[in-house]
Amino acid sequence: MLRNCAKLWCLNCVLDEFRESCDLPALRLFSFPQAFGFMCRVALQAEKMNHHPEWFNVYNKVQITLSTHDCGGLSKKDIRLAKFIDKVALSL
Ligand SMILES: C[C@H](O)[C@H](O)[C@H]1CNC2=NC(N)=NC(=O)C2=N1
Repeated sequence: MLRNCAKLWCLNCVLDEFRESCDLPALRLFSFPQAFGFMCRVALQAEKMNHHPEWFNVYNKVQITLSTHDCGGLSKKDIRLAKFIDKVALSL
C-alpha cells in the first residue's frame, strides 16, 4: 500500500503541473512516532530547500499539499520535494 501511495504521489504532482497545488493522497503510517519521524525528515529537507509543505497530521496519518506561493501553482521545487517525500515514504 505504501509503495503504491508513494508512486502515485509523484505521478499526481507531474500530471497536475498546471493546477494551483497538488494534494498528495493521505499517508497512513504504523504509529504516531513513525508519522512524526517521517515529518521531521521531510521538514529538514524542506528547510534545506526553503520550500515547505502544507500538511496535516492526526495520529498515524499525514496529509500533504504542495504548492509554490511565488508562482501561484506548482513548480520544479514541488516536484523535487514530492520525489524526496516519495523516497522517505518508500524507505519506511
Ligand atoms: C520568503 C520565502 O523564501 C518564501 O516564502 C518561500 C518559503 N517556503 C515556501 N514554501 C512553499 N511551498 N512555497 C513557496 O513559494 C515558498 N516560499
